[in-house]
Amino acid sequence: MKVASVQVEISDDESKAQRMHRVGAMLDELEGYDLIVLPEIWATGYFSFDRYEEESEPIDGPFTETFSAKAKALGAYLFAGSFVEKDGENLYNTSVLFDPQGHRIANYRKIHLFRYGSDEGKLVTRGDEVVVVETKLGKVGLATCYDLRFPELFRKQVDLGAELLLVTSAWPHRRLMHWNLFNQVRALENQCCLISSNCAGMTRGTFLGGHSQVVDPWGTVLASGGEQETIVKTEIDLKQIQHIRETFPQLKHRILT
Ligand SMILES: O=C(O)CCC(=O)C(=O)O
Repeated sequence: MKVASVQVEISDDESKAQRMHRVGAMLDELEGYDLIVLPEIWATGYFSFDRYEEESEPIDGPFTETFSAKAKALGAYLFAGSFVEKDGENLYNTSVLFDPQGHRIANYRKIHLFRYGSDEGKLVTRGDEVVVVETKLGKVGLATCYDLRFPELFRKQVDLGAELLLVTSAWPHRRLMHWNLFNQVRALENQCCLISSNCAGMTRGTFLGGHSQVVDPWGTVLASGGEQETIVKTEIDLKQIQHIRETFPQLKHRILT
């Protein structure tokens, strides 16, 4: 199964429309891929909190329409990352997954909002639903950035059957070591494949970490981006998950469930 993680550079001189257009063109080179993953609030820019209200959209707005059409055109599962969703009076950090026919098959509202040097906790309402969705590729769990620090979220996803963990992020470079560790450990401890997409570039005084990655259920990093905008491409074998779970049945040996 061919997978790609699109590591988008965020700069302050690019508008949402420009970035959506540019990233749309990057996706056009991914014909033949089965699953494509994008980062967190990449169109507005995660750290552009002053733009959240004005650039927020309903769940069936232009952002999801654009990437539903893109998934259909590519014939791929597309985890379009997150955007600022408006529902009533509330804003959410909402990520969306489309199937190869362009249907939105899941949306996940970030549960653990980031409050350290970030206005997210003041502006955004937290989600309250753990999301795992059945796909032709396997059962997929969705998570967003700071969620990576909370192992219980991923364990709940595994309890719901997750085999493939998708993580959309805007993780700063200054905590890159944590990012790298969490990517490997969440895959390893849950015996899942994990695909993350992080933003790159310098925005609002924060240098974003890049290093989007694909990690197998043994904890091996199969592919990783560097610090620049790039597309991380590799292949994964979901049969390996069942094999590892059967031959090294750590998940069956849990006592404190
Ligand atoms: O946990 C971290 O260090 C970064 C989290 C973050 O940037 C986010 O949740 O957007």
